[in-house]
Amino acid sequence: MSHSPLVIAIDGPSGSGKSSVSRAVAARLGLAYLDTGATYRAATWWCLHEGIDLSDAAAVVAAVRAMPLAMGVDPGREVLEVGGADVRGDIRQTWISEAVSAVATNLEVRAELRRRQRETIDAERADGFSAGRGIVAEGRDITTVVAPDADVRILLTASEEARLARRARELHGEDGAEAVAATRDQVVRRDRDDATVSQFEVAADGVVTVDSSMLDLEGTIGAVLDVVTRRTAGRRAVDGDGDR
Ligand SMILES: Nc1ncnc2c1ncn2[C@@H]1O[C@H](COP(=O)(O)OP(=O)(O)O)[C@@H](O)[C@H]1O
Ligand SMILES: Nc1ccn([C@H]2C[C@H](O)[C@@H](COP(=O)(O)OP(=O)(O)O)O2)c(=O)n1
Repeated sequence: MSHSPLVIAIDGPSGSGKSSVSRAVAARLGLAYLDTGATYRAATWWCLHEGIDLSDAAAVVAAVRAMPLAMGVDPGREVLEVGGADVRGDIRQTWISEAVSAVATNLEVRAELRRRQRETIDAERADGFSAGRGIVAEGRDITTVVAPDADVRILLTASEEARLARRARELHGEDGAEAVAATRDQVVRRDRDDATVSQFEVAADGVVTVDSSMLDLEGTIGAVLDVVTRRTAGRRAVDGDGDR
């Protein structure tokens, strides 16, 4: 009996380690990698580039539907272009982080971006003549809405304190009180806004929680790989290579 390629879905709040851990897991398992947060960030960049007022919901939806997004799925080489412009750097700047929830809480925008995200996932899980590699997809609603049928579903969490300290180190190079305070809007307020449209604070049925608060990056990658091994053991046994 054969199976279609592995799909791993990972959700979690800001700073839980979704992007760095998912990218590493994809690279180690030879899978494709989809950062769905980058699609919301790119959509925000595009709307601002087009001069759209983000409070005009209908204009935002029209712009996102027309967005010429080109996104790669190689975990070793990020490709992210909108209308031919390389936006990898811009989308992680503070001006995008502060604005992105306004776009991501628009339900019609979510429908459009989910449609594109599912297309990417489906292309990587296609089997038969168009064999895909399998994929790790991460975000806020992958385990629950975008790919609830994924082979492995993980909620990656960490305490608010750990997440704030990580983001402060990333943005300001240190995690002293001032740096943490400057990061609070980007982590706590954004998660509060995002949680109004996605459920990523409590694991849904069948979703395994990995708490990274007390783990370093390598330890978290190992914990996620352990879940993948456990969850796919039955599938490999059916394939006849479970004990090899
Ligand atoms: N388990 C961990 N321990 C320490 N730092 C981590 C851990 N996971 C991620 N980081 C670091 O924290 C920052 C945020 O991680 P990131 O992967 O961007 O999180 P998310 O995608 O969930 O917002 C990055 O600088 C990353 O290297
Ligand atoms: N599947 C997703 C992924 C991200 N989002 C939203 C929520 C976030 O504020 C933005 C950016 O996501 P991203 O994963 O890049 O955010 P952080 O890594 O936490 O900074 O997009 C979403 O609503 N649904």
